[in-house]
Amino acid sequence: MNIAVTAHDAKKELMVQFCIAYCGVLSRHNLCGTGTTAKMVSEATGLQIVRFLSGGQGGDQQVAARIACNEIDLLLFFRDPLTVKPNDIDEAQLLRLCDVHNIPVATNIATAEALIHALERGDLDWRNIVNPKTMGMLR
Ligand SMILES: O=C(CO)COP(=O)(O)O
Repeated sequence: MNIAVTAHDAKKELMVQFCIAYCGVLSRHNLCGTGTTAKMVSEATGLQIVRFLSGGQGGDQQVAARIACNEIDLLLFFRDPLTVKPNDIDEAQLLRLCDVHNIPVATNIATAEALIHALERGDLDWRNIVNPKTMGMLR
């Protein structure tokens, strides 16, 4: 599966801790993420992550473009709901596209935990049917 990770600044450390905790599961999948989040996660875990631009520089849109092509199977996007960000519109688009393509998305750690266990159990295997094509960069 192709998993994308991104997090607001206030939630980046939480994302790092989450990825450390589930490093074993994540290592069996293809990971990509926005610049700073991907860098922090890969440095802390040693996981290989395709690193896009920083979110504000267009990284959100790079992830969104892959979601638009139905090439992402799971999005982990830890949001800080208490701060207004300059790229809020890009982020709303990211979430909208997940709904367009029925892509499982977690915007907080509680949902992320549920989804990662679902991933392990095979509950998300249906994604291999709706997204059978390999993505050059990620698979
Ligand atoms: O902008 C982001 C979330 O929308 C995250 O981008 P970075 O991971 O580059 O900080």
